[in-house]
Amino acid sequence: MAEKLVELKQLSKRYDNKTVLNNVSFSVRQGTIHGFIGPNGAGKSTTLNISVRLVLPNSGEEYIDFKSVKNDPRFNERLGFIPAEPKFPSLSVENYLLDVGYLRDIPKQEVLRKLSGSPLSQFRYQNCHSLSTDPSFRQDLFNNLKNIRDKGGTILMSTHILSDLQKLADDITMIKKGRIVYTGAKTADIEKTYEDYFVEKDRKLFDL
Ligand SMILES: Nc1ncnc2c1ncn2[C@@H]1O[C@H](COP(=O)(O)OP(=O)(O)OP(=O)(O)O)[C@@H](O)[C@H]1O
Repeated sequence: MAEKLVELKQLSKRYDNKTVLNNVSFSVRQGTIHGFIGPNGAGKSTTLNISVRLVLPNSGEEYIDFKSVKNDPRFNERLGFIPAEPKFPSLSVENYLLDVGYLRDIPKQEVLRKLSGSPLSQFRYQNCHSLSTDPSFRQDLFNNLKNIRDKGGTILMSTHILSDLQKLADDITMIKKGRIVYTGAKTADIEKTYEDYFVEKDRKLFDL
């Protein structure tokens, strides 16, 4: 069993009087794809934003490699973060990567060299918004995630789509109304676990 690389411990977040995360705890093992799933408004983005410190929690801690990120200002040098909605939708993929490279002091030629050798190069002139909805990009993205995992990288992936996680994930965490309801291996009966928490079984279709 791989070591836990990222550990989120008892994260809570409130906006005004509304608690949106309630003691959220789970860990992500090194060299795995970890799926994070739950319905709209469950708290996935808030958790991921806290994990990269774009949002600060009211309480709780994050550890990377057993080190608290609060005490490690350089913790994000080993992280990449892809938000669900592109932050600069009208930029081309190439220009977006050049801008991000600039912020990280990566020379332009180095960015272009890496881009031309990557499967992303076929999308380089598309804008980020069209890319996020392109089905062939989606398949390429999934293949890339698997490659990254197979080379020892670690991925925490938030989604609403269980079938994507059934194909990709090693472990799964489920969140409902700001609380973790399941965290652990992607077992053979994971669909049933998901349905138990998220599908309203007694809703009557014709009960008008
Ligand atoms: N800045 C904010 N101010 C007030 N409420 C917020 C803020 N950000 C998020 N929320 C609320 O926190 C709750 C969790 O939102 P969050 O975006 O984390 O859920 P989510 O699971 O990512 O949803 P989705 O799948 O729709 O993106 C929601 O009720 C949302 O309205």
